[in-house]
Order: sequence, then C-alpha cells, then structure tokens
Amino acid sequence: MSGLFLTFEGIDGAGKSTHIDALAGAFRAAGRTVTLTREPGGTPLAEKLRALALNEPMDALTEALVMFAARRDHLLQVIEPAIARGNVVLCDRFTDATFAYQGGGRGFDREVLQQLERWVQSVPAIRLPGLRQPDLTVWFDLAPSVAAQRLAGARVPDKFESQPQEFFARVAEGYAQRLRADPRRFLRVDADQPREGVWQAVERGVRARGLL
Ligand SMILES: Nc1ncnc2c1ncn2[C@@H]1O[C@H](COP(=O)(O)OP(=O)(O)OP(=O)(O)O)[C@@H](O)[C@H]1O
Ligand SMILES: Cc1cn([C@H]2C[C@H](O)[C@@H](COP(=O)(O)O)O2)c(=O)[nH]c1=O
Repeated sequence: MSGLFLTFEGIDGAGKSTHIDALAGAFRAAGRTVTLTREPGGTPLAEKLRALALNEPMDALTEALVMFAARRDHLLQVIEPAIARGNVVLCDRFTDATFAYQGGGRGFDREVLQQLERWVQSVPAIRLPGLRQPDLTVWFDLAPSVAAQRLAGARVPDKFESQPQEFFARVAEGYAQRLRADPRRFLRVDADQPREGVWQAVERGVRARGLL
C-alpha cells in the first residue's frame, strides 16, 4: 500500500489532539500501520528545537528558521522513511502552521517562508520541481474567543498560547490564505461544535477522499 501523509492544523486550543488519536485508531482498524508525530518535534533534535521555539523569545526570522530546521530533520528521519514503508503518517502541525503563526501571527515575509518551504520540502524521494506536501490537511477552524475559553486554566500557557486573541485572528487568516491557495489539499472542519460532531466531520471528510 502507498504511504499517506495527513496533517492537522488550527489555532491553539482548537481541539486537534483527541481526533488525531481517534483517526489513528480508525486507520489501524483498517489494517494500516500508523506513525503518529508532531511539529515542531518528532525527532530528538527537533524536540530540542521545539523546547527553544516554544519557550525562548526570538525574532520572527529566527523562529521561522528554527521551525524549518526542526522540519527538515523530522522529514528526513521520520516522515519520509515512514511514507516509504507504506505507513499512514499523522502529523500534528506542519508547514501551514509556519505560514499561519510566523507569516500571519508575526507578520513575517511570506516570500521568505515560500523559499524555505521549497528548500526544506525538496527531498530525494520526490523529483524536482515537486515538494513533499501533505495528501490531506485537516484544519480545525475555531474562533479565537472560543479557543481561549477552552484553554483557560487547562494548562500553563507557552509562548504562543500566551498571545492575545488578535494574534490568533491573524493566525486563523493565515490558515484561510493557505486553504485558498490549495483548496483541494484541505478539509476545513467547523470545530465549534461538540466533540462527536467534530469527529464525524473529520471521519466523513477522510473517507470521502478515499483515504480510509
Ligand atoms: N469540541 C470540543 N468542545 C469543547 N471542548 C473541547 C472540544 N474539543 C476539545 N476541547 C477541549 O479544549 C481544550 C483544547 O483541546 P486540545 O488540547 O485537543 O486542542 P489542540 O488543538 O490539540 O490544542 P494545541 O494545538 O494547543 O495543543 C482541551 O481542554 C479539550 O478537552
Ligand atoms: C509547527 C509550528 C508550530 N508553531 C506553534 C503552534 C503552537 O503554538 C506550538 C506547538 O504547540 P502544540 O501544542 O504542539 O500545537 O508551536 C509555530 O508557531 N510554527 C510552526 O511552524
């Protein structure tokens, strides 16, 4: 069976986590081997970079470079080998997050991000000029005010979770721009509904594309 690469996106607190696990269960029940991973992170080096990115103050270019450095290691060490083995890779965040958070939230230059995307996602398994991109990106779309209510008191906020709602409004617009640029890759899910409704939308969307 061919490998699959699915990514999950949304502002902090949009509710991705539960559904990634549930989807992993559905793929396993269908006989697939699943690789569950996340960004920034997923390798020992990328997890060290994650700790820096989520906790240390840095300028927007430095932040973008750290995200893409972690991504390059993760792609080469984990994602590409798993896809080559025929696994289903379920990755909590990927490059859309960089366009949304560093591009939208921080206002960083999207052309620089596009160049970094081209460098980092050019991999030997894919003939140029193609790039490694997800087969499907599930975007959990939720208003920043609702996400903030869900996160209130849930955990100690990191550098991003401490940002004001206006930051997350820009992040959400960053996701919307990525969807407009490549609508076939995205499944937009209305995350402002009970968990069961969100799950049904995720499962239906994945099945409708013939991936499950
Ligand atoms: N549909 C829902 N309705 C109400 N609360 C929810 C729903 N889905 C998740 N939650 C709650 O909202 C909080 C954030 O959810 P979760 O951690 O899954 O979000 P996330 O998108 O993975 O966040 P992050 O990206 O910041 O890790 C949790 O306390 C979770 O229990
Ligand atoms: C990949 C990526 C992530 N971020 C931000 C988004 C979140 O605030 C954190 C990751 O935390 P999570 O609880 O695991 O979702 O990092 C970012 O700013 N840029 C990126 O490329």
